[in-house]
Amino acid sequence: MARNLARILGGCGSLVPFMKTPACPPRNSSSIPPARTLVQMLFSKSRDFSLPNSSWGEEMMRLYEFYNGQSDVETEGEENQGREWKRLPSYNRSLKYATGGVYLSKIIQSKARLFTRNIREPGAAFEYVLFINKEKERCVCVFQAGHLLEGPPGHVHGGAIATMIDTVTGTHASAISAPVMTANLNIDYRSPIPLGSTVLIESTLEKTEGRKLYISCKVTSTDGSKRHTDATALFVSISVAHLLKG
Ligand SMILES: CCCCCCCCCCCCCCCC(=O)SCCNC(=O)CCNC(=O)[C@H](O)C(C)(C)COP(=O)(O)OP(=O)(O)OC[C@H]1O[C@@H](n2cnc3c(N)ncnc32)[C@H](O)[C@@H]1OP(=O)(O)O
Repeated sequence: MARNLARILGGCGSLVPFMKTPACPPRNSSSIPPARTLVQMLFSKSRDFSLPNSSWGEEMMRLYEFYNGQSDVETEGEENQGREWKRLPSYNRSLKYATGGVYLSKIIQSKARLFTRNIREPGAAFEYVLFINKEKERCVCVFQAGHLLEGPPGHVHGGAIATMIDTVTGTHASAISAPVMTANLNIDYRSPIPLGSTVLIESTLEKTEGRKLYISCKVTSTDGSKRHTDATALFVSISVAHLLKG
């Protein structure tokens, strides 16, 4: 497949107009990478930010392994292994989601990055992994809050908590009915979250009504003994044209 694509690109095939270049630029044009470079760009692996890194603490790792152990592993030809959960991969550019993780956004070299995945230092801000259950009624997120998320001294900023709630409920809604946008988000902050701690963020689909998805969410300590936050969110399914309107 890669060889075929190289041949197509080498011959100014279907992807070239997409790059806003003239229909068939000269071979030495500097505005377009050589075919081999393009093939490398297209088939190189995108970073999946939901996989463990060296900043993940013991509790984050323990919970990741717990849910991952109950999750289907995506292998070619064997999608459903009957386990309860599925880990949702996480990239730093929206277009990677739109293409299933491959690789449109490498061609459109946009500077836009997903808000929660744009800090380079591992562990400094949002470290998280999301799992969704088979029926797509529930999501669970294991979230480790880094030192750049401080609000009140030693505790996580309320805006950072809201960001994570929007991310979890929004990813949940997207998995059911992409694309969606948040129309309404209500949050009750019940007890502060210590900076550096790992918490669970769980979302539940309450109901759908036409284009509307109602999702509830709670943030708790990992043993469930402390309720940090409660939230409800409304997502509305949109057309891609809605995003282009601005
Ligand atoms: C496989 C896995 C994939 C994973 C993939 C992951 C992707 C990577 C993950 C990142 C996850 C981040 C998730 C962030 C998500 C954002 O942060 S989105 C950004 C913040 N939100 C916005 O900017 C939205 C701004 N608002 C709007 O654009 C528009 O108002 C909306 C929300 C799209 C609705 O507009 P509309 O499409 O014209 O719809 P409209 O007719 O006004 O309303 C539709 C219905 O919703 C109701 N409604 C609308 N707004 C409201 C409201 N505020 N309150 C109550 N009802 C409302 C209306 O009354 C109406 O009800 P019905 O009459 O149908 O009963």
